[in-house]
Amino acid sequence: MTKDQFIISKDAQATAEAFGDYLMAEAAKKEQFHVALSGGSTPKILFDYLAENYADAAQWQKMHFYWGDERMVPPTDGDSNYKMTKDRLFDKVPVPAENIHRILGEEDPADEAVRYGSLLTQQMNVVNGLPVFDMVILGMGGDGHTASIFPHEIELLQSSNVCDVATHPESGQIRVTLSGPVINAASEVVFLVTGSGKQEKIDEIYHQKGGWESYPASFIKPTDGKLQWYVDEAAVAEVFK
Ligand SMILES: O=C(O)[C@H](O)[C@@H](O)[C@H](O)[C@H](O)COP(=O)(O)O
Repeated sequence: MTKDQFIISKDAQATAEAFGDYLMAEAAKKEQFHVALSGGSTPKILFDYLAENYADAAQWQKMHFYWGDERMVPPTDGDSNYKMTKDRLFDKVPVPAENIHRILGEEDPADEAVRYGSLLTQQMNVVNGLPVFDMVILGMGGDGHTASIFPHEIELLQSSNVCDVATHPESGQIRVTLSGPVINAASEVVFLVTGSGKQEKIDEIYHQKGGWESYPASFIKPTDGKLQWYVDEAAVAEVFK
């Protein structure tokens, strides 16, 4: 990893705007654009920016939306990554319903992991048995997890599946997640990470020190694709000193 892979903005809003503009510019270049979204709280500011500033963009017609992971709860549940995205973005921009491919949180997790994996291989190009996303957007948890690949299940980085069932280490909440190989097969992976709470982990990952080898985010290295980190100054305060 090198410093030029980091796009650093002054705060979370500026980071969301910089990445939002990049995302829409990349989508404009393709006939179809297959993108996996992250969940949690960080993307909310991105979705608000896109809804406000790209409401009538032509790109929505050709963007296909997936998730890097989902909490296995109904789509109406406050924990649902799909619900968060629908509320903040899809209810405000003209994405065709058929372009939204949610993980069915209300279904049996093991069955859904298989179904979703099969859907992905039908929807996009497949190389060495892996669906190739145009872009996978990831967050990073305070423990160095990404998507729903947590430190205690770090073996999912080498899974032979397209999607796996995962378990949140504290809450025990069941998740479905893209596997490590699928993430690393993407044409581009972008981490969207802001706030001083993530700084220590980014520092350890970048400098390969401390507990970096136990952080799943350390091992996101696209095989042939591009990797960028869209961060704010607080998230990298001590990293490049
Ligand atoms: O379903 C999820 O929770 C996410 O996909 C998860 O991987 C998230 O990106 C990180 O936990 C960071 O979450 P925050 O953005 O809330 O810090």
